[in-house]
Amino acid sequence: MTFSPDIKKHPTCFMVKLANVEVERKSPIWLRFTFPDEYPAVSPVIEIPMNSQALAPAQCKALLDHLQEQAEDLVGMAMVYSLVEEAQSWINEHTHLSEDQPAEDECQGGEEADVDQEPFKPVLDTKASGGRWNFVIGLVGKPSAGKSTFFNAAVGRELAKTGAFPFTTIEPNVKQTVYAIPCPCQKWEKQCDSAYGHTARGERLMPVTMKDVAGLVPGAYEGKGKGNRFLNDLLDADVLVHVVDASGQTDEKGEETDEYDPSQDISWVEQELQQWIYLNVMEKWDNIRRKPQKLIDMFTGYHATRPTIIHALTSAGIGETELANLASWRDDVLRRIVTHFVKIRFPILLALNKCDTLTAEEHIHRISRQDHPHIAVSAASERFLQQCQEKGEIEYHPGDSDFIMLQCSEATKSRLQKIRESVFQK
Ligand SMILES: Nc1nc2c(ncn2[C@@H]2O[C@H](COP(=O)(O)OP(=O)(O)OP(=O)(O)O)[C@@H](O)[C@H]2O)c(=O)[nH]1
Ligand SMILES: [Mg+2]
Repeated sequence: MTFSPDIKKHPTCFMVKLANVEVERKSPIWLRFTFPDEYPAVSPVIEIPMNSQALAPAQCKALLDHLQEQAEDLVGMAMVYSLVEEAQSWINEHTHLSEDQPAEDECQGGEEADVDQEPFKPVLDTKASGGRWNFVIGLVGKPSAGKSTFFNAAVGRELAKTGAFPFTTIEPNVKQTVYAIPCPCQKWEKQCDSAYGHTARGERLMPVTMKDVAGLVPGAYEGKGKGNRFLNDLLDADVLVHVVDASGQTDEKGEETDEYDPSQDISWVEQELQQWIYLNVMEKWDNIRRKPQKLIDMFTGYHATRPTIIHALTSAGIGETELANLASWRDDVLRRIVTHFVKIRFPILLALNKCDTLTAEEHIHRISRQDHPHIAVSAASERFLQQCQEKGEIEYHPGDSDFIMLQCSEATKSRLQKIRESVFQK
């Protein structure tokens, strides 16, 4: 779910259209969320504007009471996604008959004014997000691993500040870009009309949102480094790319060093993600103990669908009976669930960065024998090639396995030659 950058109103407020409701309605059902400054430490104000043709007054009230109760349980977390899911489930459970829907002029009350003055822009159509119109890739990793350089290479612009010192990035960098997939029209004589265009090779371009956040250090969950609060910025990521400094020349805090084994980063970054979620769940444990189903609600806060959560529970050996006995669980059960949940909800691709350095080869070789999806990259080299291409110094398209030198200075030629040898010919 994306919070529109257009939201400049204070307090922030936006509307969500509920599309995944089973009974066809005379008009869509909308929820309006208003966020006090203290959100998510307090729940948002939830309203159902324009409800006259969608739900009967008693249903509106019951749904709002239900959502308010859920919101109170989710205080402390980004909760809109969970509340939208909850609303959809509630409507599907409680409003089966089309006769439930009121006549057109029923249930207007104080809401009519809202319709007329409606100043808010809907920023989330749940049908659109269910239909996957845009994927989100989150970049994680320790400071100085090259996340922002990777981000700039992925978006093809110098948008994020980069630097050879830890915590260059504090506020997240977010930008939509495109990625290439095979297009059926590659076999046709005429190119198809793709919304985002095609690459020079005729592949179809698809939109994707990239997010670059602050560096993570071991113990971030205890507040070390910049803590792990910024992980909330990655809640809507479909996939995480863990940018690893494969040169072995920065330690776990991103400080320069001679010999560091980057494979250590792979395990502790995963543990930090698990610890982040585990502690969030533990904060709500008293509530969850009273009503075990709330454990599922908690996980929906991480933009996980119910089938994903059930999959994680089942993988951890938890069925309905075990869930009902949650009050008697030992701590390791929850940890096991969180481990499975993180693996399923946040698939991680390792980008073994700085493959252009002399020291990277050995580390990349070792990591590639482990069982992690990975790819060796040099974000800085890729960005340099893009810049040379923009200046007409080379002919190069991202994804090519080489480039053609055109007009360029001796210094540029020498750097390009190094890239050719240290990245393409390795
Ligand atoms: N040799 C080499 N250096 C790189 C590469 N990618 C990034 N760097 C350098 O690594 C340093 C850190 O890069 P950043 O992109 O700022 O790292 P970051 O992970 O965003 O760091 P924080 O914002 O501090 O978390 C910079 O000096 C980059 O030039 C690469 O592919 N090869
Ligand atoms: Mg950065």
